[in-house]
Amino acid sequence: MPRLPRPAPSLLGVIALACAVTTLIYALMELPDPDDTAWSGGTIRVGYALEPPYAYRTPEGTVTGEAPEVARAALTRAGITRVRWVLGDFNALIPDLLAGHIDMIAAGMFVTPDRAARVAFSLPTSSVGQGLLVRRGNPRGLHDYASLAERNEVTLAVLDGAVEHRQLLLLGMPAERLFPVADAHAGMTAVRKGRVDGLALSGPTVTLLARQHPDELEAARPFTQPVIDGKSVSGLCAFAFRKEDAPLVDRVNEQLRAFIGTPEHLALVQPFGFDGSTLPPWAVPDRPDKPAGPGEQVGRSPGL
Ligand SMILES: CC1=N[C@H](C(=O)O)[C@@H](O)CN1
Repeated sequence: MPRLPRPAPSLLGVIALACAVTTLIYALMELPDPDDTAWSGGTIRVGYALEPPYAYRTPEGTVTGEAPEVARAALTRAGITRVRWVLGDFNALIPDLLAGHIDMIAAGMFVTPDRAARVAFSLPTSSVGQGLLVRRGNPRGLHDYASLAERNEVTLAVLDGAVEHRQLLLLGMPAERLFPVADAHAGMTAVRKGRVDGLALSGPTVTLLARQHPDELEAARPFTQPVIDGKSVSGLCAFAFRKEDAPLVDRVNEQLRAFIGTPEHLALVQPFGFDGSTLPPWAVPDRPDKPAGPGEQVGRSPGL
């Protein structure tokens, strides 16, 4: 019987087969598909910690707060619309990022030299101060961090992994009088129940917690912002990425540069208590020392 000639494989068929085989190999090896990167149309995994007003979940399950909303706006403008929100403890966010469990942190994390040695920060998205949550009436008369080293009777809760812990240690407060908690809510509860005298945390969080429990709690007023080595340690909040993901950082920064400080941005963050006074210095219009380019990524928290 005469043999039929074999049909020549079409070029398209060969390409399709090669793609299918590659996808199968990646799936079998559990390697990330090179086309599924955050900045080329895949899903970006964004880590956050529960700390209103920076980040929290609504009763309906939507992740919101100043940091997720600004992140969402910047990512959407960058063409990255598929976001998976990943909840973590504040202290675990950087390890989770470095371990590849998440691709970005949106938690109001302050830029500090220590952190900047490990991760790549975006342009800062806000600038905030510190605070102290105390029981109503401020029975211990707490008005700063600096004097607490001498006050042997005073104990404070601090968020595990947050800058306030380190600041207080640098200001001489003994570790035995500082009680790390996993999240802001646990710190607030410790103050309410009288287990500690105060919760040292960033200003917006303290203000919100005090507002939510006006009968029991208040934000210490007046409050003197901490100064370490002669420098203010107010916080510049930014998004964090793996250092090797510089193209993603550039892409987000490009959008932040055009967005932060616009009326649209201010309207977006206003419900969370942020406004023109919490803009990062680089975004303040007509500031004489406003940097010309994308460079300003160094925080103002010396040695932290
Ligand atoms: C949102 C936040 N930022 C600071 C930090 O980055 O350590 C701390 O104040 C803890 N909470």
